[in-house]
Amino acid sequence: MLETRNLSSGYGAITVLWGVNLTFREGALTAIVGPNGAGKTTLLRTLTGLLPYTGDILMGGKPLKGKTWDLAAQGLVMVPEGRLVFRDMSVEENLCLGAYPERCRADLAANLERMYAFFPRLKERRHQLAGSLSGGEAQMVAMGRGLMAKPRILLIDEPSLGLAPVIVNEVFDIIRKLKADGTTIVLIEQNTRIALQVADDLHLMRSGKVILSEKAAGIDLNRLHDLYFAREGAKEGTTQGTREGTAP
Ligand SMILES: Nc1ncnc2c1ncn2[C@@H]1O[C@H](COP(=O)(O)OP(=O)(O)OP(=O)(O)O)[C@@H](O)[C@H]1O
Repeated sequence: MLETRNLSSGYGAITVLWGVNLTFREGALTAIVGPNGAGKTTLLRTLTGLLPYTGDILMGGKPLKGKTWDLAAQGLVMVPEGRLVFRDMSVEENLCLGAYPERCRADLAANLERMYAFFPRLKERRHQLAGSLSGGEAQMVAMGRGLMAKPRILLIDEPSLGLAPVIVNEVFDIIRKLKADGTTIVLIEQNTRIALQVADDLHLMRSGKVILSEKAAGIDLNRLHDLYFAREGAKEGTTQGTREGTAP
């Protein structure tokens, strides 16, 4: 459904992604894991039109063109890291902003109800200011806002960031439900254990390159950690022999 070919990008003179080839299958949940600075967020920013690139990004076999809003209109929707919500607006106002693309505006009420079915707690708090929500609830608003854009592909950046384990489980229960509903999901996650549990396909990035692409069911967590931390004896990828990143 979405594919990158020899994708390179970065920030001005700084190249971060180096010739990345990835395929995201329709209806699948694809997790991208990797240590701090591996380029995961840069990949999402590039896919969503925020950074210039060389190489190709194809959706449904056709080159993806346009800026972030055009891409959202085509169904490529990002849920940003850090649970970015408009703090001085109500929960429902935040959610309705997600329905900005033309094709989402006509049936706003039905769209809201569909989204509230995934996030009943947001319905209870629909009139509350988003700035007064807990971290987990704000994450739900960010995800719900993405759903309101009727995504063909939902790109979720680090949903577990800064959340207590019990809330992380709650957020991932919702991600499982979205997947069961047929939503194509790309999930950026540092928590390798939980990523392996929910993903169909998994890619490991290090230093701006993809060093492992496999079906999640066939991946052993210890082997993944060897590659993640480039531990001595690991065969694939760059081996720096040091432990990097947060403990996943
Ligand atoms: N605006 C920027 N300008 C210059 N370099 C940047 C910018 N944003 C990120 N980088 C650099 O790009 C590299 C990859 O960063 P990126 O945020 O994509 O990594 P990440 O895998 O998402 O890491 P994390 O898990 O810590 O969020 C890092 O070396 C970072 O310093």
